[in-house]
Amino acid sequence: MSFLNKEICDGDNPDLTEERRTATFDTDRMAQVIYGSEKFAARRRQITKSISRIPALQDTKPLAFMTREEKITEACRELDVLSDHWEQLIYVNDEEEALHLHREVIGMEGHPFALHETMFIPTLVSQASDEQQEKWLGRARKREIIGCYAQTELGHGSNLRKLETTATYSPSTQEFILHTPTITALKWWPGALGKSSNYAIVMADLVIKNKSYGPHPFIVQLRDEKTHQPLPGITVGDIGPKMAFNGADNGFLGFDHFRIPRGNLLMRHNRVEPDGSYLKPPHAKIGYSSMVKVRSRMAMDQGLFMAQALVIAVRYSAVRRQGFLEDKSQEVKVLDYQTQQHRLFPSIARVYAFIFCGLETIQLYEKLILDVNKNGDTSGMADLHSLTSGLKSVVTHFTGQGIEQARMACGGHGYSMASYISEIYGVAVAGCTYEGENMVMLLQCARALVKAVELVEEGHPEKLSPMMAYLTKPSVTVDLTVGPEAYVKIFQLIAKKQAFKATEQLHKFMVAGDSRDVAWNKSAVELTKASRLHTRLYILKTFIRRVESITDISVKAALTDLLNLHLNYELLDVASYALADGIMSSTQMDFIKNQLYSSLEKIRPNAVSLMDSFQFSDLQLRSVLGRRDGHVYQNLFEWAKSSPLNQSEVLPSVTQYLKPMMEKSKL
Ligand SMILES: CCCCC/C=C\C/C=C\C/C=C\C=C\C(=O)SCCNC(=O)CCNC(=O)[C@H](O)C(C)(C)COP(=O)(O)OP(=O)(O)OC[C@H]1O[C@@H](n2cnc3c(N)ncnc32)[C@H](O)[C@@H]1OP(=O)(O)O
Ligand SMILES: Cc1cc2nc3c(=O)[nH]c(=O)nc-3n(C[C@H](O)[C@H](O)[C@H](O)COP(=O)(O)OP(=O)(O)OC[C@H]3O[C@@H](n4cnc5c(N)ncnc54)[C@H](O)[C@@H]3O)c2cc1C
Repeated sequence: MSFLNKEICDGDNPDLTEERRTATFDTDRMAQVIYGSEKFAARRRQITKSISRIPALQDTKPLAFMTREEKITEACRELDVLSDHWEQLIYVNDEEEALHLHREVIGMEGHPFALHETMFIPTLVSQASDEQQEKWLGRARKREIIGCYAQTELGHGSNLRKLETTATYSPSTQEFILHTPTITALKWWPGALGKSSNYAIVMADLVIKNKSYGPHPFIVQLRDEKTHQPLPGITVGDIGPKMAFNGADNGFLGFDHFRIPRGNLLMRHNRVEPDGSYLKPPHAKIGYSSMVKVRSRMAMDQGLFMAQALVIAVRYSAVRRQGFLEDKSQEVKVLDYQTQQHRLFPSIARVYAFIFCGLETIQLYEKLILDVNKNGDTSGMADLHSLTSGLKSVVTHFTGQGIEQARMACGGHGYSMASYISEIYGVAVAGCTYEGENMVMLLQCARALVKAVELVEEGHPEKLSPMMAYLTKPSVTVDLTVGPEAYVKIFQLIAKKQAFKATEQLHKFMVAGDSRDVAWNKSAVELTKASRLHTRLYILKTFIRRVESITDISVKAALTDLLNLHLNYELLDVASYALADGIMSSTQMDFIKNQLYSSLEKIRPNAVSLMDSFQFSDLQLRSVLGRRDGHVYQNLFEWAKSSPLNQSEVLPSVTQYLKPMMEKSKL
């Protein structure tokens, strides 16, 4: 039975068409599971279709051949076209649709609205009072102003308590005076700050009557709304080229005693009264909520990055033929090699797992903000902070690995920018750093874990949050043949043992006389291991939960195969812990390996359709290797011909240097 007639096109590469015919499920139905609802999956398709009808948005020149200036100009041109069609393309103020629109049209390399949508507006939503929202949110949503999020400084990114930019309150004028006291206090890195934004959320140390109250968010106008010139007292610019994201103007920013009105401190949760008295927020870290928001999105966004690389690698692996198996008359698709499957399929499983986690954490953040803003209830903050800290670290790390494997799986052509995988990689691995450096965030997650272990040790297991409840589970012998729950049990034991070991080590150093901070540092590697295992357990359980909830039988069967692969791959990956602690036997290890290999075979016929289900358009993929129609070779040749180097037969460098050099050598 073929589900995919609507997607099969006679003009496509026959090898890809064959792959699509073997699928055992409907890709539209799978898209509903991926994107969380039938409605959103259908909207995505509709938006993609509408975009394809706007000639000015069809890709003209490969980004790989553009300078940074050209990339930025092209992104702005596309934003302008989008702006003209905004209301016809998406529901106004629908964040998911706006993100999809930008991803589809502008691609990965950044654009002036990236931080406006993902941090500037969300900060106004979560931190600005109703009155302040009245003043700025509508304008921001209508894109009358462009904003960014300026927190990191040249000298400090991780340790926010040491940010040096000050906002000193002057009761006589009812103003804050923003100042950059040292070179290291320059804001450095914020996306879209350098050249595009005319407003910023600036995180600065609030100082009242010589007392520091720590980082607080201020809304600051940076540039004249008519001329776009920086306002007097402001130094702003671009920080230069980066590993990727070169269509974005990450910037620097300095203030020279720059005055803003009292009403520019975002005051939904805290206030400074005209006389300078300070009203504290209901939770000390409420001002950090925009970071939690982005972290809560990252499992989804990173999952989609890895999915893009895998669509490219899997489609290409189905059209690339090299070497022989049994039939010596025709070379095989490289996707038929077990090593190729082992390289790609576990990452496909992770993509699905990460996306399912993302669907959950995005909702958790929305609930949290509702609880905080409507009821002043901050009780969910600590749990969401530790969950998203661990999750962003684990997901970005594995996404980087998965994308790099996808590149290698494409052989030499993977290394060409025609594959676009290098750009996807560069963008994705930035996530290991932004929104909290991965080690720093794993250690945040470890703080919650250690506290939970201490509760168990102190005899208060009833105080554990549901995510930590496994820390009380007793050791048991597990029969792996009974299914996913058995894998969860083993994983729980492994994660629990590591959490207790790391905490024990911490306590040992403290008993020996070290301060908690020093003992913490001496135990940090073990603590990060505990955080990773804890987070991978959450990912695994979320994957199981999601697959169990699927009603479409064929979609569920295909995802069950992926889930089984994930369970076996993950357990094998942490087997050293299990063997060392006697949690698993070598016979069980052999069982897991065999299960893993047979999962690869089961997934093989569905591989292309599992990736087609993401329904990325060719416009979004920007990859010659990943083209939907599979016509790779002729298009690689066309792509190479369009290189600026090929616009003349003899380059000036040859005439100017090589020719004279060769002539000299003849003498
Ligand atoms: C939406 C994405 C779309 C697609 C993506 C595509 C493209 C994106 C393009 C570009 C990138 C985008 C944006 C990038 C933006 C940025 O990078 S913005 C800057 C981000 N910076 C950071 O993340 C800094 C990391 N550092 C911190 O968050 C904090 O300093 C840190 C948490 C490490 C420590 O904070 P500190 O104030 O020093 O606290 P303590 O260590 O003393 O901890 C005290 C207790 O408070 C708890 N806590 C800390 N933070 C929070 C929080 N946010 N919520 C709740 N609780 C928190 C902490 O755990 C301690 O608790 P205990 O005492 O242990 O109970
Ligand atoms: C592409 C990109 C976009 C960005 N966009 C923005 C933006 O829009 N707005 C913004 O404000 N910022 C932005 N940033 C900045 C980013 O948030 C910071 O770079 C990030 O938080 C890491 O901080 P850092 O650079 O100070 O790293 P550092 O903290 O200096 O890290 C260096 C090393 O020190 C280690 N380290 C630091 N502290 C500890 C600790 N306590 N324990 C153990 N190890 C530690 C780290 O693990 C790391 O190995 C962006 C960065 C990038 C790369």
